[in-house]
Amino acid sequence: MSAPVLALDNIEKSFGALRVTQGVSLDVRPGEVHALIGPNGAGKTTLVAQIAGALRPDSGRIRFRDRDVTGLGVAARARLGLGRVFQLSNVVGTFTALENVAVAIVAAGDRPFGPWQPALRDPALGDEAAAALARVGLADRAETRASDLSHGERRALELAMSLVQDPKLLLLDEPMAGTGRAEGERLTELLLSLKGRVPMLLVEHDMGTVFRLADRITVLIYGSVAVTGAPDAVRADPVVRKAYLGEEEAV
Ligand SMILES: Nc1ncnc2c1ncn2[C@@H]1O[C@H](COP(=O)(O)OP(=O)(O)OP(=O)(O)O)[C@@H](O)[C@H]1O
Repeated sequence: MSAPVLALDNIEKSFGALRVTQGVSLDVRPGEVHALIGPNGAGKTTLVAQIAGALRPDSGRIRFRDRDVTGLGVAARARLGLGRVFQLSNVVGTFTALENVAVAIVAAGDRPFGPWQPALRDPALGDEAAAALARVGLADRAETRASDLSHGERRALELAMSLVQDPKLLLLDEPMAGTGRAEGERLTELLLSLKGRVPMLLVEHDMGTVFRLADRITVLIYGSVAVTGAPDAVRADPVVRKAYLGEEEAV
């Protein structure tokens, strides 16, 4: 089997006496959607912050694309291809959807960096940005200001902005948060369409989405990994049912 894209080895993090991450090991394989779930306060946000590089673990190692990135910060990990989407938005409300994607392309660095406005008039850049919008279903919203997009459209825009940077792993922070039923369905379909193209670590409370998208699921309880496995195995796991899924009537 090929090497994992991301591997956490025995990560520990405490806030004072509170052990929020306890010996967490998990990996994300090439092409896989790996979901991270757990009850409120289980330590998902803290773990994602450590994966993104915003928080340093007290001990343990994090490898990303065969490099030890434990000591690297957010920007260095982003440059290596770690794309975090949805919780930290780079969308500029007064720019159109197309301009936002164009800025993301320029920021990704393969073009000479200069003043935005002339750069944004480069037709090749416009074509590339339009193609990226089309891939997420926003072709007809290219000239709409980001602030006028619906919540779900904005999420799709954020995805387009991340995808143009050619991420090697997408860290998806609660994509369904705040979306209505129809929007959530469209967003799930969009993520399904990306499955296999880019590996994803999906942190999500919506169990319907998790079970539709995930190849494997890791369940975090009180900061420890309770189980990692295929969705059916996780669904059937008695510890998980008792500690977590029992709370979710839909499952
Ligand atoms: N900076 C901090 N200082 C002290 N305690 C913290 C800090 N950040 C998080 N915690 C505590 O760590 C525990 C885990 O929090 P975390 O937000 O990581 O959980 P979570 O699984 O993301 O929860 P939710 O699903 O509600 O977002 C909680 O008890 C929280 O109060």
